[in-house]
Amino acid sequence: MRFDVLTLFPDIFHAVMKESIIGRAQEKNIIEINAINIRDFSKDKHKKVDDYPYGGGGGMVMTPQPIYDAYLSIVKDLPHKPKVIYLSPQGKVLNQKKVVELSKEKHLILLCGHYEGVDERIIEEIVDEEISIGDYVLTGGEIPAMVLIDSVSRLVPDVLPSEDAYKNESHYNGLLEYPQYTRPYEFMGRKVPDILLSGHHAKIEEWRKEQSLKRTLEKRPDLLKKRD
Ligand SMILES: CC(C)(C)c1cccc(C(=O)NCC2(NC(=O)c3cccc4nocc34)CCCCC2)c1
Repeated sequence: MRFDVLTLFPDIFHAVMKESIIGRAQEKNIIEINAINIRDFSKDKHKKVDDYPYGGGGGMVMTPQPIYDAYLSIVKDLPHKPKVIYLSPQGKVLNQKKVVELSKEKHLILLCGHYEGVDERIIEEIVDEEISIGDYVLTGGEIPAMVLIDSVSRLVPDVLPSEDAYKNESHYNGLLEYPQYTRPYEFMGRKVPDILLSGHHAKIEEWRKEQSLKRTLEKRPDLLKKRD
């Protein structure tokens, strides 16, 4: 799967995306992540990529020409126009269902906003879908783009080591995780639940399922309604 990220801050991606499972998946050529610097496509002699908003008001808006030319540089030689996602507060909030849907794509272009956002005509011209990662104020769309890349990449075949493949939603079946324990047996006077040392795997599985349900009911009852 190929991700092309249109951003003003490509270095952020180089740093984060070479680590962990995404880094390994890139080495195995299962995942390709290209961070394209929108500024490289500015025709302005000072490489400007933003300008004052029509109608006045504070802040700057990302100008359409550099973004459009950066986009063209990706799609000009492609037989099919890849899906373009604008990470934006206006988007539908990302969930695992959407992540599964996106993991079926072969190639995604992710557009990251900065300042007060991008000129509306870019959204009209090239964006297929707006996706948000949640309702809080952020500085840019780069971290949301990384959230999308991480969550989608996990579902691409062979990205997760086979022994970890269970770590996807199918394993949790939409529930929160049960409590986890490891050594030592006693820590700050707190012991590990005896069931986990019983070696009775059926009972342990039962206990874990019970804990997941209990915890989800307590902390995220909304997740229970979503399960099919
Ligand atoms: C009502 C609400 C949501 C609090 C809100 C309302 C108005 C503005 C913002 C906001 O944060 N504007 C700044 C901006 N944010 C984002 O890009 C962004 C934010 C949140 C989730 C995201 N997922 O993808 C991208 C996301 C980055 C700079 C370019 C303009 C967009 C937020």
